[in-house]
Amino acid sequence: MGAPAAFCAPAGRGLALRGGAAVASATARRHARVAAAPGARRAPRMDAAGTDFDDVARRLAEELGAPAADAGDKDEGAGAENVSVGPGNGGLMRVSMKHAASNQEVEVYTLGATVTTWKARGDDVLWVSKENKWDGAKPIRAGIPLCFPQFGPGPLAQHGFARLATWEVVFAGTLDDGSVQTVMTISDKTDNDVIREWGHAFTAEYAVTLSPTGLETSLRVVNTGTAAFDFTAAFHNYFAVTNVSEARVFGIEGLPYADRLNDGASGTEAADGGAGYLVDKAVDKLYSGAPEELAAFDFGALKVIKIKKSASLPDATVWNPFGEGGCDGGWKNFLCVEPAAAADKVVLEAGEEWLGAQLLGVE
Ligand SMILES: O=P(O)(O)OC[C@H]1O[C@@H](O)[C@H](O)[C@@H](O)[C@@H]1O
Repeated sequence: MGAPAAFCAPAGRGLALRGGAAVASATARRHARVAAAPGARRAPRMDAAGTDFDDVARRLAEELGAPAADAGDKDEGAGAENVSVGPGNGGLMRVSMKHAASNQEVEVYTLGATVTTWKARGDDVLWVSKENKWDGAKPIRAGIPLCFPQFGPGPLAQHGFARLATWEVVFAGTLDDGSVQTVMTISDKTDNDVIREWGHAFTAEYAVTLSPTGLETSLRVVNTGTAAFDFTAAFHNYFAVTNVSEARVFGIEGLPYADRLNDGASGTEAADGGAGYLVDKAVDKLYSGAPEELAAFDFGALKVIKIKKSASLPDATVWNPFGEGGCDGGWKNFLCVEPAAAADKVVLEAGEEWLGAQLLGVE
């Protein structure tokens, strides 16, 4: 899989929340789908369960007939029963989507465009902190906080403004292939102090899509100004695990890393003999050149969470504080594996765009 160059998501039907159906369709088309990207390169020894979720799911969908939305009716609003927009926790605005054929559900808050819940086969794959106040004052610690235009500490607020800003929903509905999708956007026009502080002209679009192959999140950044800017970014996945001390990460052995718990000291991850990296102490490492596919294994639930990422996200962080100090009382029940473009800054010249995407699957 290279950078997802082909914008192959079909036009959709659903709630066009700004600018009518034309906006909705055009927006949906612009987002690449990792699942559909041609020429995917297989990473060796990544597949902890010995099967390829993506291929199996796609093949079955083809054989059994894609669980598409009602094919005949193309009116705007058809398929909207899969999607609702309204107040969630604390009255914060939320998009809720269902992909009934594959028994998946997802919720995305406009605060930070944060995916907070992804239910697959009845279980929530993502972790939600019980300490969230849902008052809009702080980023939501749950699911998939979006880190942009700064991953980690730096001149801006920790992890940038994306998770602090309120995003505008520009599409929420069912695509012609039966996938359900919401697209949210922010730009330099968005009312947010940290965005003003950054000072660059940009738009960012974030697409969240449920399909038979799983949950896809896709961030598209466009430099709409006349001068170059740079950024770092990450999908800060909080995966729910039965007990983090029995969880393992696959795909990172032998990779170079910067150890954030040790002033960014560089090292190389030890070989794990195929058993995966055991999270038995605090870890906060940024791995460079991470493979296209990673996995987290929850031994307590015998569950494999698979992550497929675009080449434009060459890095990955593994994080768990392994203790309550400075973090969250729920630390035992999450493991963060975060596709990132962070070891080197992404430089966008005037008029250029960048797209980073991940596809999550579970078995
Ligand atoms: O507490 P925050 O700002 O949400 O960040 C949580 C963690 O996020 C991780 O991505 C970082 O690698 C950690 O260093 C950081 O502590």
